Amino acid sequence: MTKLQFPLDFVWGSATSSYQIEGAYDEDGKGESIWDIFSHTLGKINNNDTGDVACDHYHRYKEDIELMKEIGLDSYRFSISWPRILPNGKGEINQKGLNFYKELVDQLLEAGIEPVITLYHWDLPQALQEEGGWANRDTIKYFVKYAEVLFDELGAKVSQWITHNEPWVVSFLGYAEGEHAPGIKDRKQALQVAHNLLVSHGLVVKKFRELDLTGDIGITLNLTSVYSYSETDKDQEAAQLMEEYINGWFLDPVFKGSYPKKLAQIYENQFGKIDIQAGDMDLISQEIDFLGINYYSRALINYNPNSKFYGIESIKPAESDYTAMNWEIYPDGLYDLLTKLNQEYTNKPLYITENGAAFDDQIIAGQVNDQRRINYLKEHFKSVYRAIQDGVPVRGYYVWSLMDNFEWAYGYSKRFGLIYVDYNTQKRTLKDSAYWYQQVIEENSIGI
Ligand SMILES: N#[N+]C[C@@H]1[C@@H](O)[C@H](O)[C@@H](O)[C@@H]2O[C@H]12
Repeated sequence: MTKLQFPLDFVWGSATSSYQIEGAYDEDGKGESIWDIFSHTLGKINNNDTGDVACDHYHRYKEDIELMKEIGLDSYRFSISWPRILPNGKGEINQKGLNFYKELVDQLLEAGIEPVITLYHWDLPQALQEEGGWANRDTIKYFVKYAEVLFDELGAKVSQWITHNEPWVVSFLGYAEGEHAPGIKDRKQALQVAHNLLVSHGLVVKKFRELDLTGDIGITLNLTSVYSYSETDKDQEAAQLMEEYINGWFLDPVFKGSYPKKLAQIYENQFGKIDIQAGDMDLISQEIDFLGINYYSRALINYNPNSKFYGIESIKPAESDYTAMNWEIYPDGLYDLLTKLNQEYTNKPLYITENGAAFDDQIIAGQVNDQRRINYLKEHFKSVYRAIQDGVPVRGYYVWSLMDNFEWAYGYSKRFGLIYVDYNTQKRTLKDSAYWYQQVIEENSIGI
């Protein structure tokens, strides 16, 4: 068996987010988030599931850290619930909420696991949504203040910070498609939200620098490798527009200081100008220390004049393999994405801040044989290895997810975890993939 040896300092981790695992949605002074409201609205979530209890991580974090140690994680990426820190999004700090995260960080460090904090993973305080949420530019200053509270409290112990997780999803599923909280269907408002999220990213990076903190700060974007279904001009134009929509809309402002021209013109013709203030683009594109990449699949695009979105249609090849999310399994897309990012956008370190798959895991006699997840991860690790060999500065990889959890609109119907969670008993069981990952981490290599 050939072993693909990763760099000695390569970071093997796993990721979660606050609303998806913590539960304790109304405990110890936590305020409501937009996801508490959305999940409590009948019909929004599969089976009307909510994050009220989730994986009860708020009470079981010590047990969960022991499981991270058993797997051998170098690092753990998690997000902080803004309304647990500032119940109204601004104003008085909830000390019990802050204490939870201080203890979590201390316990992780004691376990030899590097904490990576995502400041915003979608759970906006409902009180701010009632003032317009991210569509209201005032939310930006409240986000900066929230970040400053955490920098002050944890900045000396946490060396890697992520401002936003997937602002594309926040903007376009939350404010255009209405599939995510706050469930708004207004594409012009979504464009303003996208811009305000980017400005908030820039101002938090600026605050981080002003505080002269020793760590690194970056942003995590959901990125997809986009391919044209054919060589025809129409298909290639449709693919290029998809590239601007799914990747460029956030990559270009952050690394080039401007929005992708073709799509920006389409939007302006359709919706008029959004509120972009003097200095915004410079703020957004100030230097960051790394880029976080959430990669799950590719997009194979052809032109369809009947498509509801600017002639863009996604093709799903019948011969491909798919996950339980009906996402095509396409590991080469990760290699293509990493090389494209390094060639066209940045020489900064890259982290795979999320990659993983949902499969219909079954627990039988206390074991979960999730060979398909092992195969999925191995193939994507190979793509990362190839990119590193080609000189792309990929520094780490976080499997999504540490444990099965609340999968947003899908509720608990999709299992992405390395750890199986029985939601009736909260019993955790390491899946075969967790034991396989344990060996990968121990050997810092994959066998092929
Ligand atoms: N869906 N799906 C799985 C996973 C989701 O659970 C994460 O919260 C997001 O950051 C990203 O969408 C990816």
